[in-house]
Amino acid sequence: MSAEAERIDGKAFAEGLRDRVAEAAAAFTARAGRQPGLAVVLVGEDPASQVYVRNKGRQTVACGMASFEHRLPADAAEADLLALVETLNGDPAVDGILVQLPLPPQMDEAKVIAAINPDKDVDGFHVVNVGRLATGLPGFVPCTPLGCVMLLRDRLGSLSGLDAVVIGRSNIVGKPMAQLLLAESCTVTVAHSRTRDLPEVVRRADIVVAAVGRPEMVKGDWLKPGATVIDVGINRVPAAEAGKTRLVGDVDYASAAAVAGAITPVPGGVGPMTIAVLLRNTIVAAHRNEGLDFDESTL
Ligand SMILES: Nc1nc(=O)c2c([nH]1)NC[C@@H]1CN(c3ccc(C(=O)N[C@@H](CCC(=O)O)C(=O)O)cc3)C=[N+]21
Repeated sequence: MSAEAERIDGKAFAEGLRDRVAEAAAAFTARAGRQPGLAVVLVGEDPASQVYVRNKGRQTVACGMASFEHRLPADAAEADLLALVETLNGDPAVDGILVQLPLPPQMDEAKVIAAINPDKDVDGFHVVNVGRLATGLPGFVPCTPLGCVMLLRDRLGSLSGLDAVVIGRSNIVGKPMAQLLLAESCTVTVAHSRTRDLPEVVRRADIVVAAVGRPEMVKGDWLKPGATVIDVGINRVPAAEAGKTRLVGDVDYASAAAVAGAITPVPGGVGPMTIAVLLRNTIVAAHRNEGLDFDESTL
């Protein structure tokens, strides 16, 4: 039927969001007499995590905010991390705290997240923020799903009444994504590994959000023609050239782009939005923590 889907440029959208964050950071600094501050904690030496943490620090500084990086050895005790989180909770220069996940096996992630002051929890992972999202109270929303909704609203305007299928039910993406789409008045289906006839479920959707972690699982013939497809997957797979790898999403881009109306690429889609939204959440945290009024909808 129609031509190739529109490619949703998350990288360009993220750059625009970071520009607005930088403007808001400068205005905050003038009013509060200090920069907004983000603390990132990395436990261990996982190379991919190190790259993400370095990128976060670089972008934080580029936006005119203060970046505090803390590294603990892979064999650190849980008590050491909890003590660090306590220090950051009490530090007035720190507006946002991110503890990079996953944590090593000797640490209980739920316990560590529970130790973060919910008003500094810019990841939106604390149960208080999960509850706020579920009940419609102001709080912090996980960065990846919020970035997905920003891309959807930019492309579609109102999402009201649209059929949305979220594939994946993780606490970090699938569940908060479903909550956000519900708040946008979509009719939401959450599909997962036990869902019967997944292609048939996906075929009903005006909006498909794929967050399962299975490389190129969603095929073009699963899609309703014209659907908007958001690919949250970041999977490293062997490349054609021996010894090399490449990044692919959870959606088979080539076949999906022939049927969809619009689709996010991997890389360059949802990934860059995640970090930009983290900086956005930190600006919001800074204003709330200082008791300064701020129109969050301008970000
Ligand atoms: N507490 C916590 N919060 C997180 O938000 C968090 C975390 N832990 N642990 C790890 C994951 C992963 N994550 C990504 C951020 C940016 C890209 C990103 O920018 N991706 C680029 C490509 C990157 C590449 O080339 O490897 C893209 O998709 O275009 C990807 C993944 C945040 N995470």
